[in-house]
Amino acid sequence: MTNFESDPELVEEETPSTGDLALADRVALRRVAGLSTELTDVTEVEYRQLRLERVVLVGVWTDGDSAYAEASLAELARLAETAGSEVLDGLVQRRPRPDPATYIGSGKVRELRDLAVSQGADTIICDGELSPSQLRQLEERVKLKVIDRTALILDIFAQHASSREGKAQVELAQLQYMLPRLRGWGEAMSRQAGGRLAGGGIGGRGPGETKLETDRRRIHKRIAKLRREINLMGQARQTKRSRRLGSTTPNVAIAGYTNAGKSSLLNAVTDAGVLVEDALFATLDPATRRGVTPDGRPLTFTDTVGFVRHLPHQLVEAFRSTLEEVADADLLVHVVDGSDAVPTRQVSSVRDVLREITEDRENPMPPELLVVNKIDQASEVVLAELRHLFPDAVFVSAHTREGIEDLRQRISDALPRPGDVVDALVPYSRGELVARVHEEGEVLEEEHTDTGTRLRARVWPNLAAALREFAVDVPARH
Ligand SMILES: Nc1nc2c(ncn2[C@@H]2O[C@H](COP(=O)(O)OP(=O)(O)OP(=O)(O)O)[C@@H](O)[C@H]2O)c(=O)[nH]1
Ligand SMILES: [Mg+2]
Repeated sequence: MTNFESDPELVEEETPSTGDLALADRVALRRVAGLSTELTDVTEVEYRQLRLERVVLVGVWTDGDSAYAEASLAELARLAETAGSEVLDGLVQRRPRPDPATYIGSGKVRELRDLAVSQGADTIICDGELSPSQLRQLEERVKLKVIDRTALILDIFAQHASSREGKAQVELAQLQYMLPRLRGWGEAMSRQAGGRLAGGGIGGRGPGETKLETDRRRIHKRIAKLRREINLMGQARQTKRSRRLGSTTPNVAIAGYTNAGKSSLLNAVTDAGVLVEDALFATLDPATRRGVTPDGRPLTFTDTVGFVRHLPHQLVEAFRSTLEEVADADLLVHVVDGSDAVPTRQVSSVRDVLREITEDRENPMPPELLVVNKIDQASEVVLAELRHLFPDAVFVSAHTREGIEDLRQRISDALPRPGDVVDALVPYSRGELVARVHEEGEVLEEEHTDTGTRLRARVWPNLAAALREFAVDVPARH
């Protein structure tokens, strides 16, 4: 095992002023999380008890070099801190694969327990998704609360979700995760099977089991209700989206690994005041902002939920409708943190999730523009490697604004452009058409005459059709 220290310097940096309010809300929310829900009497529920305080991390390192293993644990530490816990220590064990019974090798369990006790930890967090029985067995042997990476990420999402849809999506994911992990459920099942084999059966059923069955039924009902609600909210969003698609204003989705600087870039390219925070999963609700290209064409940007390695599949499923916004965009700006220890791993995790979301869709993914951010903080060696691997990427810093104008130009170049050039004399009574040309098209010449606005503009076909009756016959220009 190698020892690993979490660096408290990583946690607190300067807090930008944007979004302070949302941040304050979130802190308040964090304090009361887990106190009030419709399921308060489901006491065995894992996530209700996730009030992490002092934690020790443990990971199994199966492949790659030790830098990968340490980076992975460093990320787990940041996730744990994001969830509000204090990281005391971390251990990685090298093994071909996790132990089927106790995740880390059974011989190491004692070592883990000694370390946790000596540090005064109350919780162990494992860097992977453990089976319900692995969790239980490890917990029984270290005699401390054990949770896995999936539960941790679910907890963070639960703390951060603020929209009604986001909250419902997270709760659905949590309930799905929790269902097979209701405490005692495993034993109850085996007791039942064993009892039947022994010809007993009835005596094997305790009152606790009845309670579990009730809880399970209630959870199933709640899951069904949430699914219905999410479905309805998704339809409402779909309507909004098709209205947006109908407007022909191109949409750019900003996606990428959590904390890569997606919201900062959105602010840098549009001057929008979106919450930026040195915390994982600061953004959980997609926000759409208007912007303009350097040549004055309007466009919209959608900021999205950050991705993370091994994003729990329950979450991918629950957030599918939100993530699909990415797939409907005209351009996908994929932001990667150039100052990360292994940026290429961020890129492949994000692409994996995107593939998972879009694999059963008819429409292909929009073109991807890879943006390496935080170049002010990245090492020259890593940047050189990234330039070599991704020759088409744009290198920027949202902080120093280096490369931002270039990025705006590259986005502009990658977007679909209105095609037809029209020359029209629009009477002043039809001002709304002139407004639409400004909004959706590209004005080449504009002149206010006695009879109306003379416009030469590049517009989309539907607007060209609307302008046809005012078209001015001019000799074709070359
Ligand atoms: N040094 C440096 N830091 C940056 C840069 N861009 C963003 N950051 C910092 O990185 C952190 C995360 O930025 P956000 O914009 O919130 O990142 P995000 O990708 O939206 O994160 P989530 O919404 O949490 O997934 C903040 O502390 C930013 O100040 C940059 O160009 N250079
Ligand atoms: Mg963000």
